[in-house]
Amino acid sequence: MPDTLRPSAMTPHEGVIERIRQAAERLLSSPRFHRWAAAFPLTRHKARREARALFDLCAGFVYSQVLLACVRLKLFELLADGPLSAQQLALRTGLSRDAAERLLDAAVALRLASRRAGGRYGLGMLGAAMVANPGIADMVEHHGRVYRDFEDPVALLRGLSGATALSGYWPYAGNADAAALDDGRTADYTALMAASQPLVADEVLDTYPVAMHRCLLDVGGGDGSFLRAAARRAPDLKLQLFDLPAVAAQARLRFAEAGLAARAEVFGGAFQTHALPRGADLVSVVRVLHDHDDDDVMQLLRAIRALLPPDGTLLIAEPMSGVAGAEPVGDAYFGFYLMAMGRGRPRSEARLTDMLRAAGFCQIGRLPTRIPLQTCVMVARPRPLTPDEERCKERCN
Ligand SMILES: C[S@@+](CC[C@H](N)C(=O)[O-])C[C@H]1O[C@@H](n2cnc3c(N)ncnc32)[C@H](O)[C@@H]1O
Repeated sequence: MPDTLRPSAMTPHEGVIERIRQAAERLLSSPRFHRWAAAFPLTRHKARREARALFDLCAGFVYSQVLLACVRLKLFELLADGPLSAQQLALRTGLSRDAAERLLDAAVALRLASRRAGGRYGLGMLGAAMVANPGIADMVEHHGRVYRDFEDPVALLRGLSGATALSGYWPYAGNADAAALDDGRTADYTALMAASQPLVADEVLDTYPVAMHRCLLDVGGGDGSFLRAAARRAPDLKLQLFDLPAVAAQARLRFAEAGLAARAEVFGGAFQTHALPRGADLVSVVRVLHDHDDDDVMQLLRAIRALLPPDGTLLIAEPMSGVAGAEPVGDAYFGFYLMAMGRGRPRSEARLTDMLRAAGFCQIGRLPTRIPLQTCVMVARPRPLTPDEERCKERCN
């Protein structure tokens, strides 16, 4: 019996299903079956879809570079002002007419642009979405810089890649002295996070009504973009932000510019070595846990549990593993991105639930978000302490 079939680990029912699956796999791996399926009327459409999906996987990098060219040449901004011919685009971008036409044809094929009357080109469905969400262009530029980390994915998997561009870009990952990082090391990622925050903040704040709380502490809150979005929704909400000192200094400036200096308290420190501020009845960690290994995450969750009042809530927002319909985002994209960064991993709802329980939370659940690609939302409540834990807490305080 092949090694992969371990009856002891399976129920008899699962064993039968597994055997059927292996037989199907053998069939699907046969070139003859493929030729037949591509010709047979009832399987033809499925065969074409799967062939296209496989081609897209092989070609994904080239598609991404078409998008990068569009971003660098500001194609979407130009088309947003009105349709252009290839000749007009050539004049605006300094490309030859031929190259402009080649780029536009590729963009049409990827639904970034669309053909219009008179041989002109306008925005396509996805190009319009790029205009609506300017933060995506920053992510595309960012990818342009870090793709070299993925040149040898097997070396990455074997841990043989050495220093990667991503570990330099996110210098707190695995840095025992993250609190000492200066603005020169944190400014780039803080700006990138701020640019992509509107996508995330709207999704989170539409999902969870922060206005029912008194004070929101955003741990790893970056330049405060999320808190400012929360403040707009909840005028009476007090704001607290905790992040590395250099990032906290940025947040202080941004709050002052937004006229929120009196409403927002900002604390600089690293959660591994500095205490979190007290007073909040809602704590958010937005795109933070997945950046860290399990030990650090457990330490942070316990620290949050310790500061929350009995009616408090923890709000977690980040991409997660195993989300139906978003598997490539959580498991392929973030799985590999975080591997190149050198710390953290996307976690499933079940894994986060286990960690939250172990850290002393209860009433743990995932809230449905409209687009659960980059942002899934989970909430948890502090579990009432057992008498033993209460005694221990009194002794420790
Ligand atoms: C991926 S960014 C997310 C920022 C923000 N929450 C957002 O979604 O835009 C992670 C944030 O966690 C902060 N961070 C990382 N390690 C930290 C630590 N040990 N203590 C406090 N903040 C930390 C980083 O400085 C950064 O601002």
